[in-house]
Amino acid sequence: MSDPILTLTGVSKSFPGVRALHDIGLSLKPGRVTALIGENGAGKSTIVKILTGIYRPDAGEIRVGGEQKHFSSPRDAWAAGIAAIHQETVMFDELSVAENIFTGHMPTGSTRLVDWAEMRRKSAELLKRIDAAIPPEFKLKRLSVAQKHLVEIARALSHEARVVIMDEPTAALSANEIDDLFRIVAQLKAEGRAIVFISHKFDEIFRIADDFVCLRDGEKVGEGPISSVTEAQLVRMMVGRPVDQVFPKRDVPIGEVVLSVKGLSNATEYADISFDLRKGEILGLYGLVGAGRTEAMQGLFGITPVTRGTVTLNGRPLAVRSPSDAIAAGISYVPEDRQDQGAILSLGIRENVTLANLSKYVRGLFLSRAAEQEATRSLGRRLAIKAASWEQQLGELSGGNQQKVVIAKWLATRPKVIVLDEPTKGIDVGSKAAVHDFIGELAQDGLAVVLISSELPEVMGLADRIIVMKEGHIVDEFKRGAWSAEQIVGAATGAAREAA
Ligand SMILES: Nc1ncnc2c1ncn2[C@@H]1O[C@H](COP(=O)(O)OP(=O)(O)OP(=O)(O)O)[C@@H](O)[C@H]1O
Repeated sequence: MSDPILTLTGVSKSFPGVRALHDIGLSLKPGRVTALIGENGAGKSTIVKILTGIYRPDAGEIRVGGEQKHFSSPRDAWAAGIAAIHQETVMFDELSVAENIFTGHMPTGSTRLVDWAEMRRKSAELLKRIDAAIPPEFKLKRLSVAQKHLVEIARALSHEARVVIMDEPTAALSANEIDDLFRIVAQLKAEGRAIVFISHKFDEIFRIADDFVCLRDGEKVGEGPISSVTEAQLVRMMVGRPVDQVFPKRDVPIGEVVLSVKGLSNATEYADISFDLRKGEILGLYGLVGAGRTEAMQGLFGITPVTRGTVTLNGRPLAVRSPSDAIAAGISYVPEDRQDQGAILSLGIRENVTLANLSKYVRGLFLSRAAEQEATRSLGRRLAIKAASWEQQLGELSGGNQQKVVIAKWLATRPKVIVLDEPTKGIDVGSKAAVHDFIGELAQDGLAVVLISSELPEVMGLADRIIVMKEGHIVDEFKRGAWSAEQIVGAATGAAREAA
């Protein structure tokens, strides 16, 4: 077998109170995709940050092409041919596609001035190589997440990167966009690059990976060709015990209508959204990425203005002009995008959890730290949040654990209606089951739940009823027991109607 492009040997990294990585060895071979798997907080992103020069390891060595390297900045890692495509893309929205591709290594002419024409020409060539129909002069902000990933891949190619790291690249992509991405991965493999692929989705791992490396609590607990293991074996390796991946749906009596939405519309993204939601009911909102589900629910919650429609809560008309109106009325919205809307990364876990509902923790005249701590501890344990302490800054937690804190924050408000937007995005299999069970318990406690999810097994497992949205409209509705996966997907893609 050919020599590895990159090796890590004995790599360790600690943060105050946390041993993030211990004695990790890793070998990335040309033309192979290595899946890095592990629970939230297992150390995957820390490895990526070491490979990309963001963190320096406390011990161990990195070799690229057999030569020992010391990365003191991302620039060094980039120069050594390592490129990363991130989950939340880090590029410049106000710059053009071409400028983003060539940030840091713009072509210059004899005068050392940037040769803009050459940069656009080269960008077009690179984008064509991966079949991406994106004009190089477009500002990045006009692009979808999937297109931004393509720009990042073009950027990696512009530098002939030998190692391409993809950290949960499919999180915000539709099924077709994932197919496109995987086609490009195959191309990168054929060109002899080494690819690191991080995902919590096992179907993707089995589809794309050649090898796997499994981490648990910062240690490597398994590795080998992906063909040598089953999904159940991998899950067990990750979690250290067998996991019940599915909780049976709780049998909850469904009560009176709590929320009634009629004709909710905004100028461009959704129109005529109408539904009733009952006490104890879990209503699934299914659709492809871009169907307008998130936008409609953000309108309901007062994040964005609506142009038309009425909302009634417990029989009373409700005027929601801002999220604080919605919270005061008893509607909570747990956003998908934890970084922007869900959480304050510079504050501690406890502060984040209690922030949305401070009045609940006042005892006498003062805010009771003990009451806040108790609530945080109980939710934190329940959702298996991994942290050095409940006071730890949110920004120091792993991505999946940040997501769990955001969920805990809104659960602590004990609302009447809760809208969960992709609640298990970025969450590992073990904790996913805990989140599902929690959602079932909320319904049992009499909450009315709207569940937005692009994972069909998740909505089908939890919902009493599923509304399907397509291009900003509700196109179909299914009741539990009278649905099939084909029907639901058919409605979301429009295939059902075409067949009819
Ligand atoms: N800057 C930091 N300061 C303190 N602790 C940190 C820092 N970065 C990471 N950690 C800790 O290191 C551990 C590993 O985190 P890492 O982000 O690598 O996990 P991960 O496997 O990528 O998880 P996820 O699946 O949630 O993205 C976690 O316990 C995390 O809290």
